[in-house]
Amino acid sequence: ADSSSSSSSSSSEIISRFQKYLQINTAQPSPQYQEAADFILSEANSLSLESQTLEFVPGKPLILLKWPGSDPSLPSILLNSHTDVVPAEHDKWAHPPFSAHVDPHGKIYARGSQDMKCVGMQYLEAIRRLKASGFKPTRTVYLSFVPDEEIGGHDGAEKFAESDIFKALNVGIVLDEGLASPSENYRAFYAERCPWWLIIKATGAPGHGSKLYDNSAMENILKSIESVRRFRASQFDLVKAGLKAEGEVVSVNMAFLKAGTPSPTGFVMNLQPSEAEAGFDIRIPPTADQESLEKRIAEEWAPSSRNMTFRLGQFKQKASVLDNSGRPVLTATDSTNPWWALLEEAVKKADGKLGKPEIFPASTDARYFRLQGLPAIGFSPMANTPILLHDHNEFLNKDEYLKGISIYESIIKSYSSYAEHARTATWRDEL
Ligand code: MET
Ligand SMILES: [Zn+2]
Ligand SMILES: [Zn+2]
Repeated sequence: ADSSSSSSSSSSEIISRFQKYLQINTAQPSPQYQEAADFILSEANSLSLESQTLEFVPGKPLILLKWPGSDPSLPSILLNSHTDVVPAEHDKWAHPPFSAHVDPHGKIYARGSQDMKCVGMQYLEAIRRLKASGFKPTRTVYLSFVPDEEIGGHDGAEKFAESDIFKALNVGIVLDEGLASPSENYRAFYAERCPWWLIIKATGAPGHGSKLYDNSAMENILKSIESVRRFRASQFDLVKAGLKAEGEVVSVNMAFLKAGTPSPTGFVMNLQPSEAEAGFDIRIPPTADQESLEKRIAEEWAPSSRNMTFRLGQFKQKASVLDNSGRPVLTATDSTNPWWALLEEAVKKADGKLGKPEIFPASTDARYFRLQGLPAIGFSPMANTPILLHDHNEFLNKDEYLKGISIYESIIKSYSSYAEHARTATWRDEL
């Protein structure tokens, strides 16, 4: 290792590196991937990590870093993070979303501060410290910085996980993103809900704005929206009553409504439109009955009897948490999966607390690795932090960020030293 990688850093240097990454605007739909890649490669260089830039799709670089272990015959560790972030409504933030402004309380404001540039940088900072301490991994540690997670991961983690390059890495365990926790317990995820993006469309006869008649497009879509709302409430009630966790019910939220006849001043008011569309973000627990939900959509939310049609955008995602035989893909949390116990111990050793394993309520790239038969754990060490991913004023306190580095230091040390040839079971038969 060169001298720069073996010298330790002050907190302010660590925070300023985090800020640099946050200041690169990698918001969809036009992320500055090249700038992000350059930054990660220069960090990797300062750490003397081996690096490779993979472009499964031109213009969408995936950076793969390697810290070679002393026993390459053992399956490796993969630390994954995505480089893109969701867009931000700049004028609704207290501080510009790509400024990475640190307020007097130590809160670092930036899009991506929680989701998930924190994790990507924490991996690197943890490795920086381990190297400085003279630690040598037994297993090889890989880091992947992948594009396009926020738009489905098809040109990023999905292609990577299916590639021969990936197979050659002989990965044994993947760590990917989790969620912030308002309590003092960190959260860890063994599975995730499956996303369906549903668009329903109603058509009907146009007519005078004053006329009451049946089967207008607006009436038809409103009936559907009411039906969706009732179903949503039934699921939400289970969560409110404490009977189910967020990841164990079906969520459905309206993402857009599109109808009306535009005019220079807004919309034509005295014309009932002949078409109306609504879009919904639906998330389905891995063990839920997908067929019955599809039936509900066809019969209640978009019945042809009401002149309605539907399509599931990103239809491919439909089976994203089911394997080829329709079995849900879950990472074991019991003794068949040594990585889970190792994670718990490592977090404890670094003075952190871990809550019960959960189903991730949204979606992550971890599903693509689980589909390859690998165990994958969703984990972002942010305790005492409000959940602000995809929200205005996303922030992470700098002390929490620094604490997270120590947590990863402990995890990476433990994972990469684990010398057993683990039988890494991926399956769990029941929740
Ligand atoms: N992580 C993002 C989400 O959960 C995008 C995943 S692809 C549906 O919304
Ligand atoms: Zn994310
Ligand atoms: Zn996200």
